[in-house]
Amino acid sequence: MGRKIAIVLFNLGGPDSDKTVRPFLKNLFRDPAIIGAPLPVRWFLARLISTTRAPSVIKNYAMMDAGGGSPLLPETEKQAEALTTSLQKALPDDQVRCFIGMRYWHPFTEEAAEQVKAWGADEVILLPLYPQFSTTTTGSSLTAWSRAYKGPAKTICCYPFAEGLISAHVDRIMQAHKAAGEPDNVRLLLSAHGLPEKIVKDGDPYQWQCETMGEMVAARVPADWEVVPCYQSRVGPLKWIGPPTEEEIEKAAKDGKNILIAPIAFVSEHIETLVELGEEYRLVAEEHGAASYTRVEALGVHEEFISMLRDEVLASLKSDQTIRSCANSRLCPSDWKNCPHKQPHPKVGQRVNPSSKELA
Ligand SMILES: C=CC1=C(C)c2cc3[nH]c(cc4nc(cc5[nH]c(cc1n2)c(C)c5CCC(=O)O)C(CCC(=O)O)=C4C)c(C)c3C=C
Ligand SMILES: [Fe+2]
Ligand SMILES: [Fe+2]
Repeated sequence: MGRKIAIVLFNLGGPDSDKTVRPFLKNLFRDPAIIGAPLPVRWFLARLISTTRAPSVIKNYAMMDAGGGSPLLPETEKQAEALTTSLQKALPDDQVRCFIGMRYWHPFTEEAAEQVKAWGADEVILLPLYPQFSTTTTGSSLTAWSRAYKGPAKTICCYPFAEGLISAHVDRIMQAHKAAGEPDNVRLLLSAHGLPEKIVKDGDPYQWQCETMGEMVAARVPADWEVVPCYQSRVGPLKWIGPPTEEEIEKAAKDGKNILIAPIAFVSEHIETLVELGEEYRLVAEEHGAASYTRVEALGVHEEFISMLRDEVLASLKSDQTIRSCANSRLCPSDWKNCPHKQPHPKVGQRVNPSSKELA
């Protein structure tokens, strides 16, 4: 009898109906990884923001075909099923099962931990469905996990430069370009979820990982395309990293470009891709006279993406290290002190060349 291998897929979670939008938002804003204020202030802010924000957010959730809630869980379940099939094929003597641990709505990370315990897993691999590491996403899920599960587990912290991830993105982008009738005069916007600037200044490697990955995607699309990284979904009064996606759409529209917009930090469809990129920003592009506006689909169960996740899990199972990135060793230069790898970068002080063999 082989091993029982549990893969825990981390994601943000989303409400399952209009009634649960407010408590979902409250959970999100109560998280110290999202709002750094002391507890009473944070709880007060979470109540205030979730109450004031809920009405407009409920309208946006209602625009998707998901019963007033988020399609994130069903989309994640499809990814879990595809990954289980792929891993089970590679490990025929073992029993593989994927568990979903959402941070702010059911099935919560704590529920996944209970299921893993009840199943009696021999090996546990934590696999965030966030390719780039941020303290606000993967970091927060790891904190929730370690509170809920006391046994050993291996972590895949991030995989922004993994070959399968880059080529799956490029494939989705070229598919969208083809479906749009292969226009020329293209500006490709690589849009990622933003972050408050302070979080990055404090050492969060997310922006560095997004932009380095963006350079790798840019190197693979036609040479005459312009490629611009940008950040969407700003919330609250703090200064966020930029440039804002909305401003870049406006600029590209005014420049008469055919706009292709690709989500590079999300791996499945949800409110930020379907509503923000698909509906709201389309209006911005139209208002400012864009030649065309095409939204690139999220990766979902793209075969190269799922194979890449499988290979990361297989490498983690073989390794004696408890944490790995797609480069095996630490990916982030030392400036990014909130990288979860505590050992120094192999080339301390040097910028990683993502096209080097080391990252292949
Ligand atoms: C790369 C992934 C994400 C980062 C980084 C991130 C940071 C971050 N998010 C908020 C606030 C909100 N995010 C919301 C939705 C949402 N965020 C992500 C991913 C990242 N967030 C996803 C996948 C989703 C979609 C969930 C779904 O229901 O489908 C929301 C809710 C929607 C809304 O109100 O607009 C909020 C709020 C902050 C403040 C933050 C960094 C500090
Ligand atoms: Fe978010
Ligand atoms: Fe890192």
